[in-house]
Amino acid sequence: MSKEPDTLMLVGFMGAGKTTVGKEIARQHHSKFIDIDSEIEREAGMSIRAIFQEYGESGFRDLETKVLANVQTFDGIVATGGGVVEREDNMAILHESPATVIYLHGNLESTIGRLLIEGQRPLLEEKSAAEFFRLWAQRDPKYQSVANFMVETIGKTPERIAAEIVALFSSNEDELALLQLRSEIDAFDRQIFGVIEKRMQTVEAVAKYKEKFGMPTVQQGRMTKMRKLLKYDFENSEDVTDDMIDKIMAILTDAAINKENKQLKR
Ligand SMILES: Nc1ncnc2c1ncn2[C@@H]1O[C@H](COP(=O)(O)OP(=O)(O)O)[C@@H](O)[C@H]1O
Ligand SMILES: O=C(O)C1=C[C@@H](OP(=O)(O)O)[C@@H](O)[C@H](O)C1
Ligand SMILES: [Mg+2]
Repeated sequence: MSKEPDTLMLVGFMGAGKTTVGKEIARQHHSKFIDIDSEIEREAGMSIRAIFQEYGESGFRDLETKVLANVQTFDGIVATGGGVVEREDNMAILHESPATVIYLHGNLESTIGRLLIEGQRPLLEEKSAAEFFRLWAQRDPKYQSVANFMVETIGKTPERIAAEIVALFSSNEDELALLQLRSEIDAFDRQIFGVIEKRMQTVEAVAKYKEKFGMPTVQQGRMTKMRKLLKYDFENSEDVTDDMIDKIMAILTDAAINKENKQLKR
């Protein structure tokens, strides 16, 4: 690994717990901690809210880029702000960063819940729920692209998340390389199941047409053709075998048929 594990940088959506978990890692690991938002407030001599009011979001982002660039070799834990991925300049800094970048992943429901209780984020006041959801969807792939690791936060206390990260931090080069590869595999799994979810949503739309045209749920010809096309597409692959296609397609089509039958009350 070419990464320098002395600097850990936490990224993720606002309310993911970057500030809280960052402080907790520093406590458990006896290291230093810095929060980019607090640094911005210190340098500007005013609160984040006041900076947004006086200079707008773009004024805030200018300060954020400056501080981000300055903390790349900070000897300890750095908590970023959720909007750090908004600017291309920042993305470049994070991609090139000597720090190990960790994405604190969560879900929108729990993070919004926390933020509403706290009520400190100017962007939360400006945006509707739909806009917030869009912001989430836009930022998620950006956090993923700059992170070396993604840590799941759902259902975990800040202490537990911090302990997981400390274990990561304390690993040797080979252990870290293995953990990183596993983190990539976990990311692929999430993508696969995300696509399966979308597939099931399309199945729902298909069922409506089957009802409209009085078609049966299962058409054997279509089932055979789907597998045949996939086997043709992957005929040169050593990993995606015909047997694998048969097994996975059996699971997917069974789930689809059940869903359609339920939807069409058949
Ligand atoms: N894993 C967690 N479980 C429960 N509450 C949490 C968790 N992480 C953070 N919080 C709470 O959520 C709020 C936002 O956390 P914060 O660390 O400020 O997030 P961020 O810096 O990512 O915006 C705080 O009130 C914090 O105590
Ligand atoms: O997501 C954002 O655009 C912001 C997140 C905040 O930090 P946290 O992610 O620590 O809440 C803070 O930098 C500012 O309110 C803007
Ligand atoms: Mg924070």
